[in-house]
Amino acid sequence: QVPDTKVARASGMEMLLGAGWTTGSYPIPRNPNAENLSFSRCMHFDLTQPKEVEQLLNSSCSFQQVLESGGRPSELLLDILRLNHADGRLSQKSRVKGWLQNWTDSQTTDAGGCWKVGPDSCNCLPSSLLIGVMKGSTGEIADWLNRHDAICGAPGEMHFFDDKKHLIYDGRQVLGRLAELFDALHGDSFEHQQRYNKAATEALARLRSTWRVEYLDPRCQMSGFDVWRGMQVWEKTPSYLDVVDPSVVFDFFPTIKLAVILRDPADRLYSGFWHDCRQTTQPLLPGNCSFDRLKQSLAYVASISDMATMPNKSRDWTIERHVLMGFYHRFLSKWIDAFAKVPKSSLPMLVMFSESFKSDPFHTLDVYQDFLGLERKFDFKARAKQLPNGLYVLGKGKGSKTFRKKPPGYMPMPPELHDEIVKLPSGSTRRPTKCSIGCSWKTRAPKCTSRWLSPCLVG
Ligand SMILES: Nc1ncnc2c1ncn2[C@@H]1O[C@H](COP(=O)(O)OS(=O)(=O)O)[C@@H](OP(=O)(O)O)[C@H]1O
Repeated sequence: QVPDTKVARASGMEMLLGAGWTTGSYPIPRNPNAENLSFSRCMHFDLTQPKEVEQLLNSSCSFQQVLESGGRPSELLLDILRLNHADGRLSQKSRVKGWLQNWTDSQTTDAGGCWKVGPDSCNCLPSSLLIGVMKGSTGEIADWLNRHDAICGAPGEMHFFDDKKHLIYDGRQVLGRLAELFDALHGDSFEHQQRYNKAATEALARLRSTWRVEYLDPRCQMSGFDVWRGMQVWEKTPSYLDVVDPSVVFDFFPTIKLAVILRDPADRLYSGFWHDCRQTTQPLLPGNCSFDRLKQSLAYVASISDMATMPNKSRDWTIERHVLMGFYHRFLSKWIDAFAKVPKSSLPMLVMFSESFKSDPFHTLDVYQDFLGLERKFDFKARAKQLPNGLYVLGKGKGSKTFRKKPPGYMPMPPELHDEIVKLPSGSTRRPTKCSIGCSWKTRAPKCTSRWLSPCLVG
């Protein structure tokens, strides 16, 4: 069968453009010796054949090397040169926006955008974020997802949007800000909303000046071929859910995919309390890390009638924050409102549950990969093992560290404490939300999936 060269050339060109082969600034070399070059590893590609274009992209040959080694650029490369010279712009299909050094303020940022930092290397912004929840198995899920060869997980937690330096405003520390957040979530005063928006605008301006250094993580550098085959940078920072202003993230990444993994709020709080106790960076007063201390703290929270006044005293890790964090639907509605600004058939948010991930991680990973547009390539079932406590891990997963070497280090939560936590005041929900979510946080999260979150799930 005779191949349709027109189609082949078109798709070959698309592949090259998609991988960032935009070459407006390269002159076509006039190398008189080019004809005499007997061998060059970069010249033996038939660029009218998509398979060979793929091989070229997979090689380390840059556009310039191909030109220089061949002397005469192939038709396909000439097409690209013409195209780039013709309108001076990059193909809309390309994720690669050009050279990072040529970036100007007029260029917008969005999820998955890439910039060239070398002849065949790019730094890309994340295509998706796992925004929470803290203690919701986010470390384990990162460990699993990172096995996919089209994912580069920014190591650790990025904290780009909730770094303190971006959030300090009005001379107050970042976490004084939780008060504003809580009020805004409750739709309280107009004044609070105004201040909240002002803070968001200021935070955005600060981020705009630092993202190139901070967010284009060199550890996730990829080749043009990686970009073309759809490799994604992925980030998890579970504190985004409650601390970050979602409209700042929206301004930065209007088309980003958001995912969140929730956990029974009482279990989450209990786990969070002991997490704080393990933090060496935060010396705790003697006696702060005990079961009795937790009960006292909870009694204090229960006695607060006006939660909105409470967090002014908050510091980074406080029982107040742990309580507030469990009002998932309020935080989520804020995210949903911010991202619903652009009309879409469905919201770009996936809600998963830690409990489901623990019992059947394979299903959760299937859903997550589909949501991210990833091929289900990695055989998780073949690689995972189940620990005596029932949890699954891959290799030396975070879970295996926690559970194999030592028990979690604290006793399981007594059922009566669970009941006590879910009785804590939930405050009022006067703020209408676009997506009709609303679920008593007393209901175990997984059980209310269909009722309160399904309109927000991306199927
Ligand atoms: N293998 C495996 N599978 C599923 N879930 C697991 C696994 N291992 C740990 N865990 C759970 O993860 C909890 C810690 O959550 P995070 O990783 O989100 O914590 S953190 O916010 O990043 O500190 C952790 O919290 P604890 O209950 O306090 O141990 C566990 O509930």
